[in-house]
Amino acid sequence: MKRKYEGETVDVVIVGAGAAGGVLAKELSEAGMSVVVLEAGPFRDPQHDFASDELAMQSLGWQEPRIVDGHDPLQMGHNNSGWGVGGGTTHFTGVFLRFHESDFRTKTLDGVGEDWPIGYSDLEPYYTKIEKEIAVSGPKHFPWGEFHGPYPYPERDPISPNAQVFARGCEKLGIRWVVSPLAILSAPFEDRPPCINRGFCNQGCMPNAKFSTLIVHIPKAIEAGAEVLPDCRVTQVNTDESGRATGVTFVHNDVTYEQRARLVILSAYVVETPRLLLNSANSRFPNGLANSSGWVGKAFMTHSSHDVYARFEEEVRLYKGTPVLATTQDFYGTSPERDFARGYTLHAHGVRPVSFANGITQSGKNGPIWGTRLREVVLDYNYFGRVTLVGEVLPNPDNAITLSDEKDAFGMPRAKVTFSYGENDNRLIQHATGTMSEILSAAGGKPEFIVPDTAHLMGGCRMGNDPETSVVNSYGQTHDIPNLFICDASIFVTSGGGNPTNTVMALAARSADYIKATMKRMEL
Ligand SMILES: Cc1cc2nc3c(=O)[nH]c(=O)nc-3n(C[C@H](O)[C@H](O)[C@H](O)COP(=O)(O)OP(=O)(O)OC[C@H]3O[C@@H](n4cnc5c(N)ncnc54)[C@H](O)[C@@H]3O)c2cc1C
Repeated sequence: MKRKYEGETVDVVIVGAGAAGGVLAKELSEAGMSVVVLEAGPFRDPQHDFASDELAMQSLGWQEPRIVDGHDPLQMGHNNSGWGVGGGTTHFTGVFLRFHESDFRTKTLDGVGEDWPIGYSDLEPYYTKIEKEIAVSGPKHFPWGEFHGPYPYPERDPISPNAQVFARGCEKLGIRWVVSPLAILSAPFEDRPPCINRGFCNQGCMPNAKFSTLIVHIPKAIEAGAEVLPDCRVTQVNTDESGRATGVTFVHNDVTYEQRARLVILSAYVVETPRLLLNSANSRFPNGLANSSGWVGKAFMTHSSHDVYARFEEEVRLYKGTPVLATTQDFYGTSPERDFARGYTLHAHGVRPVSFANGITQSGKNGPIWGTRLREVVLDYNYFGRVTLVGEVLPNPDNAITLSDEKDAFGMPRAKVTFSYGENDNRLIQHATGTMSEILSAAGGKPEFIVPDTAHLMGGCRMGNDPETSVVNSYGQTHDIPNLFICDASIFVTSGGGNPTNTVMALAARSADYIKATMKRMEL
């Protein structure tokens, strides 16, 4: 393999070219640092490698087996982890929300979860920067949280039939709704066209109307001199006798290489980052790197993401247009009128036929729906409308990423992902699915199916001020190894009640500023 920095010690090596890795690569290389990005998956060309094909594009997700466990084992794969340059942003839905101030202080405000060591105001300039950088489209006025708009680009228009159904139901019930803020263009930007409503956002956007770091941040990083190496699986973070990180070991086409670096940043997402840290244990760090607290892998979270389907007299055609185009946060955060802490976001959420059928099979109260009954339902696909939940799940240290006894092709122990909902999480789901059914009924539909599902992963290497109960500080710098950083969704402390990627990227931009300001002081 041809390598620009073969045998050299670079300033920074970044593991994972996803949402966070892309931002860091751009920011640090534009600041003049020598940067190498190692990405396990391929470097795709949207026009050649994306297809309007639900099944084929499952390959955009991380498909290697993980062992799942717990009372509510997670379904891994396309639905929660990216694989390839761009990471999860190549096939994410593009909903682009900010967290609210209350998300950072759940313990103080509600007596649940844990407070973050930072607040909304620390991230505010970075949210603004990222939203401008990718021209987020959104409503003129966003009613919830601290940011009320305007967004850099106008809201998407027209909205899909399913979003119209959602709007109608919300209005009948007095629930506020808006056109969703999206990382999808509503007008031309840089060399990218506006969205033409093909609706294949989760299969990779061929025309480049939807943002991903594959098409926005990574090309800018390469232009600034970064080396991005695809198909390179990092298997180990290396340290020296003084306990500092020296670089990483990686495998490309069955050959093992080393990349030395002054600073190592892990941006490999919620399962693979803890897995790498645990797999890098050595005699100096027998419990894994950055794990003196024992918190590596612990308290990872997902969002509860149940779908409610209702049948309508008229056609809705859930495949039409961008999947999410209408949203409410009227149930965000804690309300004294409800029997659970924290809250949720609801989206009108389109779906393509294969996912529709797959979901419906799992929705039966008396076991899976199959055979003739499934066939009847699928024949009526065009008549269904759908609302999807993004529900806050409270952190629980028993929900953990650990190493299993099974090994993968690289000789690394496979990750074991143990997850169970808590009492509060289940109450929230109960309330939310009730609200979703009411919205669909008010719109004239007959709710027929509730499909249990989850979305997004967060936590597992949480940030905090106390090295005994957290893995990194608020900049992602590990408490134990000053030149080892973690910058991805794994540093979340709580999950919030909305989609997380704006926060992932804002945190990465904040870490990049810190690294730029302190690299010299860190004597790296
Ligand atoms: C179907 C789907 C829909 C989504 N929709 C939304 C949405 O609408 N809004 C929203 O806010 N969020 C959404 N998300 C979540 C979003 O994708 C994630 O929050 C985000 O991508 C996380 O960023 P990250 O940088 O932490 O990790 P990723 O973007 O997942 O990047 C991690 C990268 O690291 C690489 N990697 C892992 N291990 C190694 C290794 N050992 N060596 C080298 N490379 C490695 C992976 O291949 C991957 O490319 C969605 C996710 C999915 C899957």
